Amino acid sequence: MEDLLKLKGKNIVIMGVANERSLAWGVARSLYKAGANLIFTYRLERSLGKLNKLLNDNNYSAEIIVQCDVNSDESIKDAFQEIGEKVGTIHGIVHSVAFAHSEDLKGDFINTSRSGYAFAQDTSSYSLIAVAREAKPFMAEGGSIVTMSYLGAERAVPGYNVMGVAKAALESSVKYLALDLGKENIRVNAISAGAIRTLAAKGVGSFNKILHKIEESAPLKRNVTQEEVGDMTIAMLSNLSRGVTGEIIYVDSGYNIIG
Ligand SMILES: CCCCCCc1ccc(Oc2ccc(Oc3cccc(O)n3)cc2)c(O)c1
Repeated sequence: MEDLLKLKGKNIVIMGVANERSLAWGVARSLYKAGANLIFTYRLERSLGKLNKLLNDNNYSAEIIVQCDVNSDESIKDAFQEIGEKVGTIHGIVHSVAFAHSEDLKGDFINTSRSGYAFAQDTSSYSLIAVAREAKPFMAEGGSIVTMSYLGAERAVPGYNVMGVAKAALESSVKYLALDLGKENIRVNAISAGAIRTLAAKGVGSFNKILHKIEESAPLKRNVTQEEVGDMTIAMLSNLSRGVTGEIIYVDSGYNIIG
């Protein structure tokens, strides 16, 4: 049987599994089915606990699990040094990390604080640049970096507010990183996922209204699933997407195409 994905035995770093509903966990499940070696980073101890339970319940093994606080350059450097020492070469990275203060995710965008704006940018956007920089030395065989975005990066979605501006910066950074890293044969792309009920989604006002609107108006007349996002993410990590870089791939039932 032709191995189109060529992910067997590849070392993929997955950042951002908080629990079973995380997009990053959907990616991990798809990667496991493709025979990749899983490497995880986490921030909070409770995420490590949830991750270990998920791995045990599914009888998955990870090559290594390291702590990484993306608001700290030193933590990112230490994490990728440790990963590099353990596996030698990194073939892919899934950056599924973002955060904004809850008061900045509801109400009027004009009331966004300077510190809240900077925090959302640092965590959700700058972190991709720092991760790419610290991982690059270990990606000597080339590879693929995929981050997670949302339509609110380019449309004004009520309630998404400061995260939308952070995702706009993230999507532009994807293109500038693709330009920098293409000569190293490292590709950088984003998956723009439709609304999915994750722990993070609970922090965004008007989330429930959006879910219902998609079911009614998206071309596929349904919401997308964590598994569908996971599958397209591994396609973007795989040999199948070797000709694609600097791109935003929508996995959203086609919602973004309608006027
Ligand atoms: C009004 C928009 C409805 C669709 C939102 C879809 C979505 C859901 C979750 C997303 O990821 C996050 C990640 C962190 C985040 O910040 C949070 C999350 C929970 C609590 C909190 O204080 N901040 C907000 C959204 C995301 O980027 C996009």
